[in-house]
Amino acid sequence: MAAEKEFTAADVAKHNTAEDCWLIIGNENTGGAKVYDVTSYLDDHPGGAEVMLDVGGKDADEFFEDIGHSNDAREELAKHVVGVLKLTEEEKEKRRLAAEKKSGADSGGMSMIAVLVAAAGIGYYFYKQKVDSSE
Ligand code: HEM
Repeated sequence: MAAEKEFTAADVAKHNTAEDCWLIIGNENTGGAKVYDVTSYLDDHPGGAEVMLDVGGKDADEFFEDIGHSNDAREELAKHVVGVLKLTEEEKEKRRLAAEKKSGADSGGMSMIAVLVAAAGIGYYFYKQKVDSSE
């Protein structure tokens, strides 16, 4: 198999028009950041050309994931790959830190749910005691 073509963020940044629109999508958890030429898909995108042009030439991974695109969307995405993103050491470190921060925020969300569940349980316990003692 031929080696995948590598592009730096600066290479991708040049492709940011409706006639030539590339995006970076992907991260460590989804098999790495890849480079996509979405020019031919702009007019077919159910979310519209505008949102893609806004992130043309840039890293659109977070936007793509936030929308919760379907498997169909992911299959379509795969058709447009032109290569992989070549990260500088500095960019690698930045991504690693961002990923760490994100997983930290997620577990923060989970412990918030645990606190709410516990509070509801304690509330119910006292409510029940009050009801029982007044019977
Ligand atoms: C090649 C890249 C992309 C492909 C193949 C793609 C494909 C699709 C598809 C098939 C849908 C319909 C819903 C679904 O099946 O999930 C959709 C919806 C949408 N996409 Fe994308 N998308 C891409 C990139 C993006 C990017 C980069 C953004 C945002 C910056 C975006 C924003 C949206 C939005 C907002 C919708 C919702 C439209 C609505 O429900 O009204 N998409 N996309």
